[in-house]
Amino acid sequence: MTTLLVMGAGSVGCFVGGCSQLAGCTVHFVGRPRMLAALQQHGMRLTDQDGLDRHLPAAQLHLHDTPPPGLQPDLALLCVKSGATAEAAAQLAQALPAGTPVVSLQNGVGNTELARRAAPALQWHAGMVPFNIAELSPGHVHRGTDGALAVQAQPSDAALHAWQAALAALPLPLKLLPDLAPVQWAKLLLNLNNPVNALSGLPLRAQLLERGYRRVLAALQEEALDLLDAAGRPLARLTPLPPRQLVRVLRLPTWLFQRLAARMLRMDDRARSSMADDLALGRPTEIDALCGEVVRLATQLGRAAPLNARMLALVQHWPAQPRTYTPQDLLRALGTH
Ligand SMILES: NC(=O)C1=CN([C@@H]2O[C@H](COP(=O)(O)OP(=O)(O)OC[C@H]3O[C@@H](n4cnc5c(N)ncnc54)[C@H](OP(=O)(O)O)[C@@H]3O)[C@@H](O)[C@H]2O)C=CC1
Ligand SMILES: CC(C)(CO)C(=O)C(=O)O
Repeated sequence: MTTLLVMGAGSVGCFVGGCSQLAGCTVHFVGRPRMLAALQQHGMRLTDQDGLDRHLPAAQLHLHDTPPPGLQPDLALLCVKSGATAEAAAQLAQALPAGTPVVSLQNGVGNTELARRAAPALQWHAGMVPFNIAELSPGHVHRGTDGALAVQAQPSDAALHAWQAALAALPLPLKLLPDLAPVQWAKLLLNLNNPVNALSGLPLRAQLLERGYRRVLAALQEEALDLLDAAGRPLARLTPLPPRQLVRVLRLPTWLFQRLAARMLRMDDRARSSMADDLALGRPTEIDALCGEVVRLATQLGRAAPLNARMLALVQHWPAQPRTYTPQDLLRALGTH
């Protein structure tokens, strides 16, 4: 039986950790007081759009405010936002034996390396969560879209293979791949919708049904795709439509988009991007790990990424000017109208 440590009991940490516990793993959750209090009071409820509805009573949850020394888990999952990576990795390094495998289940392409630099004695693996998780009420996390988890692993990574086998019984698909970079960059392209969604103030589905917002997303993705092509970076296919075709489909009138991207729209009406939660709660966002990464790629190539740079600035300046953006506002702000 696999013992897991979840570092960062938030939306992703609770859902993936909670599902692992349902699948028979022993799971220890490390979280902040707000989340720990909610879990102590309500237990953990796990639901999804395919009918999953399970409750883990508080008495069955192992909850901690810091990684417990001496635990020796088979595997740890890093589930904090990008701005908290270095601190959380350093805390893990203090508590876990050298060589413990740790999977970063974070968005962006740079967190695994950042964590490795902060905690070089641990064995770091890049991971990717394709689906949306929202905390619908205290202790209740809900998966609102679908897809398979992916983690970079070699055949010799026994703990990851054991975890994969446990999750398969649930079923929660987990792909183990020799190189996750193409998956992470493809996910980053999709995450360029996070700021659009956050600034729209709308749930994901309602936002994607507005052509103007889709045009903003298409422009951000096209700029990133041109740079990724120039850098010769391969991209994994995470959506039924390949990335360039998706850009074209995003720009179509909504009635046609709804037909051609039906799977993309198969989501819970309440799903919102993780960045929308950050703006709503006044927390630092991951914009630098998304648009900022595109801007850095452009700089490496001696080029510019003006649209992603403007989006980066819009979100970074958010606390000073809290507001929501209509599609026209955003198109104008990015200079793409
Ligand atoms: N939510 C989603 O749908 C998806 C999210 N992701 C990615 O997964 C990662 C996690 O996102 P998400 O779950 O939404 O984030 P959340 O903010 O919901 O969860 C992270 C939790 O970790 C806590 N935390 C931060 N540092 C520590 C620490 N040192 N010790 C204990 N707890 C800590 C945070 O508390 P506090 O905020 O108080 O510091 C927060 O409660 C991000 O990179 C995100 O982009 C990927 C796919 C989907
Ligand atoms: C799954 C997705 C793309 C949902 O928006 C996400 O990664 C996020 O919210 O950060």
